[in-house]
Amino acid sequence: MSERIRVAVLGAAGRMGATVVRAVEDAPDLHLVATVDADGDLSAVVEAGAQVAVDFTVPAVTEGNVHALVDAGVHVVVGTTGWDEESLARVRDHLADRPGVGVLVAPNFALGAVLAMAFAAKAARWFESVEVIELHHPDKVDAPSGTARHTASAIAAARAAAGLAAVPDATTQALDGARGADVDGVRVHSVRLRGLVAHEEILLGNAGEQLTIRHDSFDRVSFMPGVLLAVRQVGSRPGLTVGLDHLLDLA
Ligand SMILES: NC(=O)C1=CN([C@@H]2O[C@H](COP(=O)(O)OP(=O)(O)OC[C@H]3O[C@@H](n4cnc5c(N)ncnc54)[C@H](O)[C@@H]3O)[C@@H](O)[C@H]2O)C=CC1
Ligand SMILES: O=C(O)C1=N[C@H](C(=O)O)C[C@H](O)C1
Repeated sequence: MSERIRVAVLGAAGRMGATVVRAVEDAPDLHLVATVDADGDLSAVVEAGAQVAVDFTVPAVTEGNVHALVDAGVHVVVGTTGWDEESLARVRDHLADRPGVGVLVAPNFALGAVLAMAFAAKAARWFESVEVIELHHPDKVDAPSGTARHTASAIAAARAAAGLAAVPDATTQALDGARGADVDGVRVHSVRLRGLVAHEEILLGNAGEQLTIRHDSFDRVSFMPGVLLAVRQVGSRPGLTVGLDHLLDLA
């Protein structure tokens, strides 16, 4: 058997981090060499000789983690939310000075969620109306979800490329927030409910018809095939990759 990939997990005590730790331990081609949580030190990753670090921490620290790991020559797989065009651009610039190092940032590692985003972007040009609803567990710290932002941006780009007019909406809000957040002209609504894990609905409407695209993650194991695929491939993808769709031949 060829040598196992040495993997570190950041945010290892969290809901996702703990699930990734188990998935890496169970994968015969991967070797878990370090785990770090809030009270730990990133130097443990380098000292353990990790080749790939997986970051499921919090939006406030993830970018700093990535820059430190890139400096150390460690490839990074990032699932943490909070990334925008500016923070991604900073990582892209940094990687230009570190040839050979790869970083993959994905808003969602569930294969069905990646497909739902791709289907929504493909359908977007054919519908006058579109709204996105994301539904999550109430311990989630951010809204809207990274997945919903990514979905809405991709829909908006597809609409713009097709020359579509703005989504029709004659409503005046009597209360701020009643119509959700505006992401590039697409309304995004966030539900937080005990019992949920991670869910998204994309509603597309025309006169007399509706297309609903829905994805449900009922368990965090749903993210693991995508995370492990990224861990295995990030080392052969120098530079920045945004979205698992690039590894699934969907981009
Ligand atoms: N891309 C994807 O497929 C998915 C992304 N997520 C995202 O992953 C992130 C984590 O989600 P959860 O695991 O549910 O949150 P969580 O709150 O359960 O876990 C976060 C962990 O990070 C730790 N942490 C905080 N600061 C740290 C630091 N400086 N260094 C190392 N660890 C630190 C916390 O102590 C905690 O254990 C969120 O941004 C969430 O939106 C969640 C699920 C899937
Ligand atoms: O916090 C979560 O749970 C999730 N976060 C990601 C997001 O914000 O899109 C991915 C998934 O929705 C679960």
